[in-house]
Amino acid sequence: MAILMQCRRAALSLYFLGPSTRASFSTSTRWRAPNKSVAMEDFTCDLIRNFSIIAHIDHGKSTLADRLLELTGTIKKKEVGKNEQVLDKLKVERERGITVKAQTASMIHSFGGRKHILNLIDTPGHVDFAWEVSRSLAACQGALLLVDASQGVQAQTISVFHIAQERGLKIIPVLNKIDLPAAQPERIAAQMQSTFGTNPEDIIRISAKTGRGVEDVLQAIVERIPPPSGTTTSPLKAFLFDSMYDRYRGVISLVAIQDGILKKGDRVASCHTKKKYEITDIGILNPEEVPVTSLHPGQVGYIACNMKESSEAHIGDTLHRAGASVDPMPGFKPAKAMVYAGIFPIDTSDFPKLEESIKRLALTDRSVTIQRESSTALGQGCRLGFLGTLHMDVFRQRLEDEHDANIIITAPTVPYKIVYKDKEVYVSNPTEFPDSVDVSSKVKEVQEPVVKASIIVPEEYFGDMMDLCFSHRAEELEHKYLDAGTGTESRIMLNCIIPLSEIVTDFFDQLKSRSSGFASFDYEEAGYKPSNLAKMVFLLNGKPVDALALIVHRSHEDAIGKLWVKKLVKVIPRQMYEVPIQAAVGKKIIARETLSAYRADVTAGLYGGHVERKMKVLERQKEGKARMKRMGTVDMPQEAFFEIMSSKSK
Ligand SMILES: Nc1nc2c(ncn2[C@@H]2O[C@H](COP(=O)(O)OP(=O)(O)OP(=O)(O)O)[C@@H](O)[C@H]2O)c(=O)[nH]1
Repeated sequence: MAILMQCRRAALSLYFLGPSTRASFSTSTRWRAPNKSVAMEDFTCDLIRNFSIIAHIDHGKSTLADRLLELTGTIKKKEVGKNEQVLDKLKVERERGITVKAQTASMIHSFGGRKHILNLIDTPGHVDFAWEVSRSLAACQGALLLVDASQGVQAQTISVFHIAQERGLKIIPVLNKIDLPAAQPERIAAQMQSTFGTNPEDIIRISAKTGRGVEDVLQAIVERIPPPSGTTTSPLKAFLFDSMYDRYRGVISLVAIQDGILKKGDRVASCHTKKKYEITDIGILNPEEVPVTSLHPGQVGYIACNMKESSEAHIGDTLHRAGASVDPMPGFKPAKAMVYAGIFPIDTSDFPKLEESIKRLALTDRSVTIQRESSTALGQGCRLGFLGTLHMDVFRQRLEDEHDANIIITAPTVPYKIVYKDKEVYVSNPTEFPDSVDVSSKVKEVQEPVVKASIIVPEEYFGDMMDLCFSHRAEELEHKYLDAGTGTESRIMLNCIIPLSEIVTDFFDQLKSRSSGFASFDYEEAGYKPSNLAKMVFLLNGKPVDALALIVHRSHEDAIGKLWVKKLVKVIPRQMYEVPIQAAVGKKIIARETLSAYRADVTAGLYGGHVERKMKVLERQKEGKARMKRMGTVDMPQEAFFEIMSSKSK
């Protein structure tokens, strides 16, 4: 169901969604609260709680966040059922109902007669954004583990639970959506007990939609989550866990203060870059910006400090007082691009504008990598690296929404490792992949990235899921029952090692359709494995067309080659001469189709004339065709390319 919902809402015609209207992120969506002031020095560590909500996609994180903001009076109460999702600020997030970029909100709440400050760090739900999840958790001491009472534990519930557990966070289990007729709180509580060892008595049952039970969550946050530790007397240490770009103020960073006090006007330095800055603005997000005079140990807030470039705000960095030196706090692994695609302007003269837009958008999305690329077929463009295909699609939509870009995006590829005798090279662009001649001579081995996948699915779909995995070259399959002994409702968790390239194409769609939407899926990197891969090129009239090259597994080369020449022959317009369309791996032609010529009737005007004359004209026509052929001028309009590229990525 989760995947079904995700796919429906994301309208997963993944790569070619129509452009929608403009929206913007960064500061135009952040606004300053008029006349609010908060005395931060009153909030000592024992009155602070820093927490996150973690869950599988769609289990209700943003809805619960809204209820918490309302209950604490941080935002006005809305009508029940109207889910505005205050923290989902990007247009793409609101449209698709998914959280992409983690947002932070501080709430002030009286408990036991004392005012507490509760810092909620919202996390995204989709597997592609796991990096954002671990980044958010780095600033927390506790997490609400939210599980939908009708769907139960899903693939990502398990992965976020492990991330939180590894970080030593206090986990508060919460069962959401108990208002749904399909809710089975007892059964799901038992499932949480068997999967995570949760004591059923610790589970809070709520409906984030109606607000039922949300008070208990608030109480548990204060009572069960440990306060942060830190002292005002130790040297300043501020952990930088997020940043955004503001057109007027430059980079705005979110920090969690470990020790010491940070004030406006302070001079700080970065452990990572060693650069020095002056704090020009400081405040908390409530959820709007509320300027404060200082931030104290355990507190979370924003700072502006004349950083011009987003790259200066290194996520996981420690800021300290300029001149003093401190041991940096442990950072975390930077995000790594797993899926690459070329982005080209539909109108080639738009490239400078497109490049500028991509760069500006990347300022708010630090996990995207950018490189220039040029293609004879598509002109000048950029090759971008993304965390996954949904991330890629979200970026594309934001380019269209926020920058009015009119683009074409090529089929996604993954980074392959080419092991030469003396070096290793990563290749994500099929045109750079060595020809198979090379593969046999200079190249020792080709490796491809693999992932450890887990699929949770009702037992009745288990066979289909096994077939799906095998047809996508899965290995090391194993499975276990999640609800042992509950008969027909049993669900199975299936784990396997699968090439990343297999899941960036149609895997999600097939998973969804073959399980009637009931399967949930998650994966994590599992390194590289040697693989029998080759570059497949397509030749039009004997000439290779770079933009169409593919990297294929040798076991699939015949099927892919045949499929593609059939597709090409349908979309390429007929020429004045016959055009062979071939798929080749190295020197070997795998498949061939022939596009027949238009036969312009040059003899039509020669009524009854001499046969020899007629033959001569036909001969000349043949010569003309041969010349055209020799020059290799296949007339292929851009639209044909677009059509091919779109079907290539499906
Ligand atoms: N009936 C019912 N629906 C709920 C409840 N909580 C959330 N929903 C609905 O479930 C859907 C998903 O809720 P969200 O809050 O967007 O879920 P999310 O976990 O933030 O989703 P991502 O950010 O994409 O991971 C929305 O349609 C909500 O209205 C609940 O307690 N009861």
